[in-house]
Amino acid sequence: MTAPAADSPVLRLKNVKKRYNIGLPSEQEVLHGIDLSVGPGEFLAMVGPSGSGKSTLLNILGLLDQPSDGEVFIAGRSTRGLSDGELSRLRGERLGFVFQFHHLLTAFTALDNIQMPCWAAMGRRDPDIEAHAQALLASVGLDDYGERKPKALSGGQQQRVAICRALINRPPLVLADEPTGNLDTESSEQVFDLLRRFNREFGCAFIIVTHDLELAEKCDRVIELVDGRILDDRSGIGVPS
Ligand SMILES: Nc1ncnc2c1ncn2[C@@H]1O[C@H](COP(=O)(O)OP(=O)(O)OP(=O)(O)O)[C@@H](O)[C@H]1O
Repeated sequence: MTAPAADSPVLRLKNVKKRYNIGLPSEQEVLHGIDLSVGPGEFLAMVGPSGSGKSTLLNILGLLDQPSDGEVFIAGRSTRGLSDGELSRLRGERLGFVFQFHHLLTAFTALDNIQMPCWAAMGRRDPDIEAHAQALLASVGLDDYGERKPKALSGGQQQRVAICRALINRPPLVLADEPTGNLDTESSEQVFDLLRRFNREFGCAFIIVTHDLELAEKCDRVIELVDGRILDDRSGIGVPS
């Protein structure tokens, strides 16, 4: 795999279109030529009404789905034509994921869940990784919770563990799909502050899909998707002065 250029955007989309075949005589196009570039360390919110194409776009950004047309570049490298194995390796190396429903594995402890992306990459447990996972847990205020299984944690605590899991490999880009959508106001603010803190401490870029406009405005950049097109791309109030 070629090394990324230092000044490349972490992600670039060139004229990305997505069509679904839903049994109609013609396919339905739901993304109509999206151009987007996200630089290192950007903290970006994606908003838009239900059905505007946010999840479809996020799946393409996360290399979980392919565009019907156009191209996705990760760290300056085109992903077109990559095999499933190459896509999976690129995802593991360069992307972190946080979902609305944390998707922690219920049979494993919090500490094990955090280390899982590393086990997948290395094929084994590693004491250094365990120490790193423990340090991450401590940094989110959960140092005594490592041996608990997800069911013995609150929703906000589970989401904090899921964020540690997304960050364990220090990916240059984290994709967060409604990370606060399932939480009460206080836990929601804690989780958002955590994403912002990791953005500043580790310098990883974030794309946060959210329906919460107040939260979106606290990001540095807000992208508004309407009917499969970027209608607006503006600075939020969180933009550093
Ligand atoms: N697998 C699929 N097959 C066919 N159509 C789909 C599929 N997934 C999404 N769509 C359609 O694509 C459009 C965009 O859907 P998408 O889920 O991306 O929107 P969204 O902005 O994420 O919505 P929400 O905020 O409600 O999650 C919708 O019209 C939806 O019906």
